[in-house]
Amino acid sequence: MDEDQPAVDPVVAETAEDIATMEIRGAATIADAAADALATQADRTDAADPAAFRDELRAAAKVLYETRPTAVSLPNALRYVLRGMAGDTVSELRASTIARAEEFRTELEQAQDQLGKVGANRLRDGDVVMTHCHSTDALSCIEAALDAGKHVEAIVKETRPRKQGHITARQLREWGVPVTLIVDNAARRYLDDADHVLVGADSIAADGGVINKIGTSGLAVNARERGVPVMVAAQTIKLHPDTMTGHTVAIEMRDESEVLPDAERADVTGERSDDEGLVVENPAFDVTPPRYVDAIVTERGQFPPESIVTLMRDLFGETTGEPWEP
Ligand SMILES: O=P(O)(O)OC[C@H]1O[C@H](OP(=O)(O)O)[C@H](O)[C@@H]1O
Repeated sequence: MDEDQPAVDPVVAETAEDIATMEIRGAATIADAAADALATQADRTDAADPAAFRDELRAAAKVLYETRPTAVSLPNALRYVLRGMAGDTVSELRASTIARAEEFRTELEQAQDQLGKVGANRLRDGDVVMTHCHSTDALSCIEAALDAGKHVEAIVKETRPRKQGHITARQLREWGVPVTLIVDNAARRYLDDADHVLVGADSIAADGGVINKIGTSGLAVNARERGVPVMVAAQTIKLHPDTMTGHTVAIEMRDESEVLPDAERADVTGERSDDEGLVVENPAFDVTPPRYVDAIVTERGQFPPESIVTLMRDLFGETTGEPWEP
């Protein structure tokens, strides 16, 4: 952070650290935590005047923004809250910012419930769903199908390197859904048993491309080859406004130790522990082209990927700047 930036509340710094280390993860959960952190900053501020308050909130937004680059729900959340800052006094600004953050968090929850109902309509009684990673939006679709009395089974991909498939499997088992847990490499074999591929998204581009956990694109290509429809569950907060003006979505590269932990390094390097010829890469996300996606399910209904841009224009207008720009 710039040296002339105001200090941020320790809770904001802690939230940022938890997002960066993935203690807090998942695009919607990150957005929720970021909005809550801004509310805390507003609540605890000792800013002397409105200008100082605004500077503090913008500084807090920057600290949160700089944690992970791919999930657009984070800047979209920050922008939403900061645009609600209104008032001529610090106490008015505080109240409006806290209220705006609460509104955001309520709407986020409602959008996920609504999206779940839309997605559940695509699932028939007895369907088998293959999942990748852990997505609360995707799980909302399954939960709504269960609530509607449908029997659903799941094939859950482990999702290396962090194995978030385990979180999905645990949640599904808590709901009583029969789960078959598989390694990622087994996905194509098990697609023959699946009626749907159901994944979430970290960002959706204006051309309908879906940015989601690494491995999603390969899964989608295999699903197309096998004739299994691919459904992406993504609240509109996952729509990436900058892609309307030609920007691409940054793909986060995470630490190589997630792929090759230090304790296992010698298995690969042998005696040469400083082998510079060994490169380990760990991209967290990939882009699934729209032609491999059958439907993007949002709280505003389902869309073929090619038409998502019309929804983006409705929601965002033509363009947007950084979250802290007016
Ligand atoms: O918002 P929800 O649907 O919960 O999650 C959306 C996506 O966020 C996750 O990213 P990460 O695990 O934070 O890297 C996964 O890629 C998941 O599909």
